[in-house]
Amino acid sequence: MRHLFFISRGGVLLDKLFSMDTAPVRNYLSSQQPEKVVALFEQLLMQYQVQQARFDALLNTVDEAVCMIDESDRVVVWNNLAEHLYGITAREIINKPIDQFFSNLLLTKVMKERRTVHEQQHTPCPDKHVLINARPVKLAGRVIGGVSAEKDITEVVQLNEQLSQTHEQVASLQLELDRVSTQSDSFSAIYGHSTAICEAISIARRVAATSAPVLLRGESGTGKELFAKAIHQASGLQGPFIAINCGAISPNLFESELFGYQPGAFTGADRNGKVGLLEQANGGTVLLDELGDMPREMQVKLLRTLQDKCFYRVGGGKPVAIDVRFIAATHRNLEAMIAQGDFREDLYYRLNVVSIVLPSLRERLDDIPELVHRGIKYYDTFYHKKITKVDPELMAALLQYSWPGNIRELFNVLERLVILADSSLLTLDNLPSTFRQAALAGGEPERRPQEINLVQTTGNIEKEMITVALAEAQFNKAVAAKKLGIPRSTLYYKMHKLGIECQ
Ligand SMILES: Nc1ncnc2c1ncn2[C@@H]1O[C@H](COP(=O)(O)OP(=O)(O)OP(=O)(O)O)[C@@H](O)[C@H]1O
Repeated sequence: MRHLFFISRGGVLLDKLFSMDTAPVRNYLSSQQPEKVVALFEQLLMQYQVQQARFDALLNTVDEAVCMIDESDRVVVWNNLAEHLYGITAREIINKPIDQFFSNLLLTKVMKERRTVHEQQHTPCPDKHVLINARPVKLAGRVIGGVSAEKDITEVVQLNEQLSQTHEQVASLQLELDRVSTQSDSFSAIYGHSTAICEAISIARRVAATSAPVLLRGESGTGKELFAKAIHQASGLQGPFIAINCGAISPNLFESELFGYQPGAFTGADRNGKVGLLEQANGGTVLLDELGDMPREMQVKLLRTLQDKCFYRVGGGKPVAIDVRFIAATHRNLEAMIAQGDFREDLYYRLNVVSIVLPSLRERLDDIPELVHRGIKYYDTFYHKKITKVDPELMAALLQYSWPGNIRELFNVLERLVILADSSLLTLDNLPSTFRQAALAGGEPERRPQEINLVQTTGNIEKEMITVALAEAQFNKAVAAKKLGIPRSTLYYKMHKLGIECQ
């Protein structure tokens, strides 16, 4: 019983000792028999050894290099991982001033400034990078040393350095690749990877190698002129590319613009005469843009030029031979114009040897993120901004809008967004408010249809598709049905129902 009491008194004593409250200890010891004092010290020694064993086990179990210094910066603890990390054994470093071994010391600083650091990146010597936790060791409010635990991140830091070097190399290679491929691939200026645009590019590539006329169809801003230029470039023709906007030339000037005129051909004409656009394009490509707007009397003259590969200047009696590749472009329904007598069927067949339908942005939503990023990159460089991010809400709004003006309209909106941006993040805030509301409602600004009659709209679309397929199939119903992916009987039924006549 007495013995147990003694142990418990001894436990209290130990607490007192560790708290440095030594007066009660001294009082207690001086009142005891010497053999009791000896027993007490044996017990203390035992407890010390237990603590030391636990401490050693802990030190060499943690996954960090642990170092402890005393108040005069001498190393008092140095675990196995520290030996391994720095290649310095405990025998070499213990009791030596730590600054004999390291040039850049955070631990002594932490101790002197009485602060703690948590997971700070630190470079104690030139070839080592660590994440360090460190704090002062205090006893009764006095700093008696410092302790640090360090995780080796040298490999991570080196890999990261290599990664950023590689990233830079990849970026410069990418730029070089873009430069080379822009030079070598005429179609590289056409952005987008949706199935619809890839199909259009694939047809354009194949037809570019021939001299066949091409008819490019698609809404305004879908890239008809861009395709025409790419086809010209890919064709390898040495002559120039000349675009003629058939809707922009006044009908009475059309002939002289296209074919040129002889000196003194008409009043007000240049005395020296004039070389027409067709002649200027000799050896190259002519784009007849907005073909549907060509005056009807010009259509017949153009047809003759296409057939005979020569023409007459206004007022001239001598045929001028030309070797020109013709590409026509239109957003209009030429078949309906033929039906109404506004466009010559024979010219239509001459120019429509291969037709390429360019998809609207609505039909290739997949391409919008790519176009947005490319557009922003272009305007960002042009206006010297530093846009790095697009708010997902903005992207969602751009995806929901119906883009009646297609890529031209998209690029206009992007240009505005970049100009007005006042941070590196492009947000909805910079969209015109009319657009924002319409986009979030999924329509066009101020152009949302008031009422949509589904049956009528579907009928109109079906009618247009069937008319186009028939014309492309040269009115062969079996071929047209195949193009449309429907049985011939369904085609007959729909033609009857929609009132489509066929020769
Ligand atoms: N796929 C595309 N990739 C990159 N830019 C494009 C693409 N399509 C169109 N653009 C750009 O959009 C703008 C309009 O293109 P383009 O003039 O070729 O269209 P269009 O169909 O001829 O229009 P319109 O019928 O109104 O004359 C141009 O700035 C063009 O560079």
